[in-house]
Amino acid sequence: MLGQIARRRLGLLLLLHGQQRLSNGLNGVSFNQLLSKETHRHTQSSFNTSSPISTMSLWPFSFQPRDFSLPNSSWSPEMCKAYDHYNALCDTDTENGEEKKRAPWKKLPSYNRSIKYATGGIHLSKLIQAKARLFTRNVKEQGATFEYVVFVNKEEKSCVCVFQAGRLLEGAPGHVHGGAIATMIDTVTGSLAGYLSGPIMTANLNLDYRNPMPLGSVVLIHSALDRIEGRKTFITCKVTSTDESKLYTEATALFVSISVGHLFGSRN
Ligand SMILES: CCCCCCCCCCCC(=O)SCCNC(=O)CCNC(=O)[C@H](O)C(C)(C)COP(=O)(O)OP(=O)(O)OC[C@H]1O[C@@H](n2cnc3c(N)ncnc32)[C@H](O)[C@@H]1OP(=O)(O)O
Repeated sequence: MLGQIARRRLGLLLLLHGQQRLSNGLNGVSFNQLLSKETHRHTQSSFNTSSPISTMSLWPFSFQPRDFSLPNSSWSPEMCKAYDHYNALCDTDTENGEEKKRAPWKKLPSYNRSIKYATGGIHLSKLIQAKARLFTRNVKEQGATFEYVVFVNKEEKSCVCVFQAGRLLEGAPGHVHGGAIATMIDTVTGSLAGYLSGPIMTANLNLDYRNPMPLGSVVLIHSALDRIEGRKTFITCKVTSTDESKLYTEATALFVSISVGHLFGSRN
């Protein structure tokens, strides 16, 4: 079975690269435009060609995955403002004299299943944990837990996540649970490491909580590549208020590149 899987070249690398590919067609669109499109999309069939995601020409399956990092009605004005700010920086082709210039920013889409939407991944999904869902996307009620969107800067090898912490993430009364913050840091630094290095797993995560984060806060999670040494990708991270005046958490993370077989108990 493993041999079959390997031959089919299924893997998380494709997953993450697939995420990049799918992020086309969403850039330069404001929050209100997107919310309007998103609302419209949910009133249509899953084959609706007016969806922003329908611009994916290379998508091999007939169904469309839902991107959970698009604006929804639970997003606060602060969340919408931060989203619009970074979305406006994304890589629409802009005229620059006679040349077209690509911006370095790209929005990563976010699905609630990690393997299913990889190229060919539907087969993997049937083989393992058909009911599995990505931890940060497994609560249906919008705004209750993790609302977030990740923007990658390809040139700077960094990313920014806009994160709104919902009411079900309480730890200390009125404040966000440290585990929820760690989850988001793992997710964001892991997304960047995967974007840069392909299939990875978290080997080490160090956190310093500097200030309590009020429940309902909108924060920025800034991550940047520190260095790559062989299979090891080192990422730094800071969580701040949206105006960056307040520091909530600092972190460093180490990700180790893996083969797909690693997820099936094989080290090769
Ligand atoms: C996706 C959906 C989309 C959405 C995006 C969502 C992204 C979410 C990302 C979340 C990812 C996770 O949470 S993953 C879940 C949590 N992580 C895990 O469960 C990982 C469990 N650990 C392992 O499987 C393994 O220990 C590995 C893969 C980390 C490493 O094992 P290995 O492949 O055998 O490699 P190994 O030889 O041990 O180590 C390779 C090099 O790394 C170093 N190294 C290894 N571990 C450590 C460590 N803890 N601290 C320091 N250094 C370490 C070694 O010294 C060595 O350095 P040198 O000698 O070469 O110098």
